[in-house]
Amino acid sequence: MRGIQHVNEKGHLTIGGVDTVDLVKQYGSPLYVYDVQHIRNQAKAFQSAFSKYPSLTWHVAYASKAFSSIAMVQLANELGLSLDVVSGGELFTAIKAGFPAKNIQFHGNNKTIDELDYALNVNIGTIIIDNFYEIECLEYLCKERQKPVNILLRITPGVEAHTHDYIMTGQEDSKFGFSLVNGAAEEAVKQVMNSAYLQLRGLHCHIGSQIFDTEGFKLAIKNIYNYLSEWKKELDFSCEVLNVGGGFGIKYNNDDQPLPISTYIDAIVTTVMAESDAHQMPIPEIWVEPGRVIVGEAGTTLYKLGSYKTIPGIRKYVSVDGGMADNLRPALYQAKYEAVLANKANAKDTEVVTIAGKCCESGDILIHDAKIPKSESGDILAVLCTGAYGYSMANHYNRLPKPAVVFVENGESKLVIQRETYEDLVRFDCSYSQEPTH
Ligand SMILES: Cc1ncc(COP(=O)(O)O)c(C=O)c1O
Ligand SMILES: N[C@@H](CCCC[NH3+])C(=O)O
Repeated sequence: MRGIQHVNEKGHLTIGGVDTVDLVKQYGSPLYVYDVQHIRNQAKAFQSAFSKYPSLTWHVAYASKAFSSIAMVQLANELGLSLDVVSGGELFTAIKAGFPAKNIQFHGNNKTIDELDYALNVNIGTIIIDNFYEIECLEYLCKERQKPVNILLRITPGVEAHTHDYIMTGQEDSKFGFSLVNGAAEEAVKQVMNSAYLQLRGLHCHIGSQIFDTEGFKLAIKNIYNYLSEWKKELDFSCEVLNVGGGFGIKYNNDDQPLPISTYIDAIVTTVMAESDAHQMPIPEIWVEPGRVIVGEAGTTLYKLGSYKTIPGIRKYVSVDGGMADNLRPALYQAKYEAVLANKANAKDTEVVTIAGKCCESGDILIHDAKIPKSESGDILAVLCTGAYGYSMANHYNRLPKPAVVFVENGESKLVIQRETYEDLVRFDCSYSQEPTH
């Protein structure tokens, strides 16, 4: 769970110098709150880790799938990050936010022709090609325009990161990328090296998410170099850019032991340098694309407690005014979170309760066996570390409107995404009945 919690003289949890109880009064609940200083610190941690290697060219792209909004993309730009997008919608958000297209990388295992077309129209910096169909589509679109585009090839390095099955991506049996082992990656390199339009700058891999050690990164890099060395001899291919993806872990709770950002970067850089040296190749640019570690611990969700149900000898359920619609991760990955009673933040944790969401689904449990102080309806619960894949995976199940998002910093709050209304929920519905609706 994120470091020290700040509590004011009223015994209220504060974030970025702002009283969380006041935030709920002002913006309602549930409410996502981002501590902007924390985001700044994380971006700086990457930049200072890389700056230890002055001869190296590197880029840190914020993986906007973790939390995409106009304000967040603008903040990423202000912090000197590039941007990773995985859909036309994330790209549109970035362009709307004024993010420089040349610093955007476009990912995805099934980019549509329309999405590729859009990316070329805005002069995107790099397209990370995932499969042979995409090579064909992109070649066709570039030829039509008589315009080249920078590309990386996403390869699966055959490494299994020790994480949840649904969020590991670098293993052989994956929907993403070209396999090194079965020869698909080599075939892709040959195809794009023959293209007049697809300018192959290098390779990309991403071994998974919420990773707590450096072994997977090192192994992936070593595997890649074995192939790079062959391709240098056989194909005269030289890799200018090696993008090793994201996946750096964060501390959702005390079971999680992430490494300092500099430890991951040192391991990545020294392995790339050693492998380049061993295979007598120039050191490529190193790109990383963290999402979770940039915004995860910066985010907190504030809820109001509502109903209670005690089953004697079994458990006490306490329900909040949100749930799996604003945080899908516990239901999807059995993800574990911790919580603080925000309006009684100095009180002792004397109760063990199960924090339930309000969706019509027995699996809508945000936290099993949460330790919190004695609470009552109307209290405010802060669920910590919800900044990554919270709002971005929020949904309208049971027609719950999506919560608002605020940024806080230096004692000030700023609304960055408005709360949805019931009207918003039916905005795109069309009437079936002949009678006018109300
Ligand atoms: C290709 C790619 N890059 C970057 C990320 C960001 O990962 P994380 O949020 O774990 O840093 C992901 C998500 O796992 C991804 O699939
Ligand atoms: N959405 C996932 C991670 C997948 C990241 C994208 N490949 C999570 O919440 O942990």
